[in-house]
Amino acid sequence: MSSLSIIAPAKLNLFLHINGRRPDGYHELETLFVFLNYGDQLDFTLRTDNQILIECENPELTTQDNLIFKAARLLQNHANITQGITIKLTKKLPMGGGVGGGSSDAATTLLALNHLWHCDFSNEKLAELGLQLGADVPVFVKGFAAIAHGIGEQLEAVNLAPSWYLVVHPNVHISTQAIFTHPDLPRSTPKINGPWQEAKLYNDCESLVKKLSPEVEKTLQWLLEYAPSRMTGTGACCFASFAEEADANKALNALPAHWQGFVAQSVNISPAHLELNAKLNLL
Ligand SMILES: C[C@](O)(CO)[C@H](O)COP(=O)(O)OP(=O)(O)OC[C@H]1O[C@@H](n2ccc(N)nc2=O)[C@H](O)[C@@H]1O
Ligand SMILES: Nc1ncnc2c1ncn2[C@@H]1O[C@H](COP(=O)(O)OP(=O)(O)OP(=O)(O)O)[C@@H](O)[C@H]1O
Repeated sequence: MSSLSIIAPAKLNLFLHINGRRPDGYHELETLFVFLNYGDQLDFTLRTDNQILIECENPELTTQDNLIFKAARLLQNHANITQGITIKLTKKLPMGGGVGGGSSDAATTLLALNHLWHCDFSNEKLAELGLQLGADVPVFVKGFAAIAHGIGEQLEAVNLAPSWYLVVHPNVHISTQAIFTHPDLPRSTPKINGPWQEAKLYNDCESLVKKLSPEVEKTLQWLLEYAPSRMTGTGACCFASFAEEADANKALNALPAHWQGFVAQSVNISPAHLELNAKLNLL
């Protein structure tokens, strides 16, 4: 196999509780991750030299700062690989939107290159490597919907009924680091005691982000007219959940022109894993 095309799906944090702060600044949290069947597209082509090249319409994403580059370099060094790779990125996910685009791109890169370069590492090992790139990378590498503990890397699988989501990106960028370092962020939500389905669920970042960004507040107010809604991650994207695809699309069609949105279904298994398995079984 010399090439492979795989999706890098979005995630939503259906709730996000912050339980404390570690001495290194990272936060202890409890969050429910689910995947969406919508995401970036990554096309991998093997190279005979050892270069790692990224092609993308957005020149900002072709540099060595891209998590895709960092993931490929990490694996190449870790497994002493002499081959290189050209990766074409078709960016569909809003950047800095809380849907995990960069982390998902990194995870899909680790999963695809593990096969193309014949590294044969377990997903456990890839997740451990991925954690060096970001707290959200392990869940995309493991590929199952989960409640995360720790800084987001300890994963307990869950099985959720599928739902349709309208995800809206107000055209504002929220820095994850700015939220996690803000003095007003609530950091002392108690750990859930008992079944999570019976707990009061919310996103601890939401009220702070709404205060800092009135556009996020307006987005949530708008979505709440249609369905139960919440912010994902540290924002800025907000989502509303619908039982029927048609209702989600009806709301999307009414979306004010200055915001962007998409409709997608939630899934328990990452579409990246489903695509990879389907392609490998074909060969
Ligand atoms: C907010 C979430 O998206 C929820 O899924 C993640 O926890 C963030 O994951 P991520 O973007 O992969 O995070 P990283 O790239 O590792 O870190 C970005 C910034 O968020 C802070 N951060 C991240 C995760 C965490 N549990 N506590 C933190 O305080 C880090 O200190 C850093 O300043
Ligand atoms: N492949 C990538 N795609 C998008 N952003 C990237 C990528 N690699 C690095 N970045 C940088 O990471 C920043 C955050 O991007 P990302 O889209 O992952 O945020 P996010 O959706 O808020 O993620 P999370 O939910 O994990 O916090 C971007 O502003 C960009 O500078």
